[in-house]
Amino acid sequence: MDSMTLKLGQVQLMVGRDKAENLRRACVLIRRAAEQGAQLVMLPEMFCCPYENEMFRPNSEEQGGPAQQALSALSRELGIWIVGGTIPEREGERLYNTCYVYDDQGRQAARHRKIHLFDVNVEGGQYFMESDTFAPGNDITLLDTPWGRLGLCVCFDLRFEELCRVMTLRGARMILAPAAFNMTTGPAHWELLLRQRAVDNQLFTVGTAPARDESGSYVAWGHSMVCEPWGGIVHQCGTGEEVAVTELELSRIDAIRRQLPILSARRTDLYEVR
Ligand SMILES: O=C(O)CCC(=O)C(=O)O
Repeated sequence: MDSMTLKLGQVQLMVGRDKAENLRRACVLIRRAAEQGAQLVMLPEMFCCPYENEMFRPNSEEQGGPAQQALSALSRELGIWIVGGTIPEREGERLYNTCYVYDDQGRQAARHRKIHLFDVNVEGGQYFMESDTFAPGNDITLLDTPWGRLGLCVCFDLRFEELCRVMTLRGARMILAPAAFNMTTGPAHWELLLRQRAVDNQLFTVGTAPARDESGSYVAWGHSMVCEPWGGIVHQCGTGEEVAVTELELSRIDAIRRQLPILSARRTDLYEVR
């Protein structure tokens, strides 16, 4: 029987240029969330270096590197789950934008390599070519926890409804997305996407972003958010560094799915694209 409430912590970290300092600060703020009762704490995408192509390789680490060791040790010490945002993970010559998850005993519970790379060129707005540095992951990542099955997306992954729908059909009750939207797509789509994925799939969605640093070359939108299966916003951060602890009432998932049975009412006999 899964636990019916989850105290979820989100660390909207102000990420600087020093990896060791980012890691130290992340651990301080995870502790703060745990002190407030958080049972699972989440970090943002690229929490240990700025979101810049030039920063990824110098700050990368292989399986078992320092950021992973620190988060694993902290989750064991505090007896909480940690969704470790993302770090640049190195395997051979390849780099991946990777989220590691640790259980309350410090064991690695999941590893999600971002599947959809952020290659965009918005006229008059954001340009980014993530594939200049990263290779894409090829796996859909679900993991079982005391609060039910969770699906992982890294930032741009969240835009792909098919991915979220497949995770839902495979039993996800929450979709967690370490992310770093920007000043172009953040105001346009961040809230919309998190609410839309929640209402379409009738589950909780959680987006955890870094704090906004106006001096960076990539300025993050912030506004870490939790949405519930009816599509409402349970919590939304501002733009600065912040620790948020939000209680999620997980029985809402079954209640909404029962009252408005869209998942079971799908007409899959009609949806095939020929
Ligand atoms: O989808 C977006 O607008 C932002 C995505 C992004 O920043 C990322 O994937 O890192």
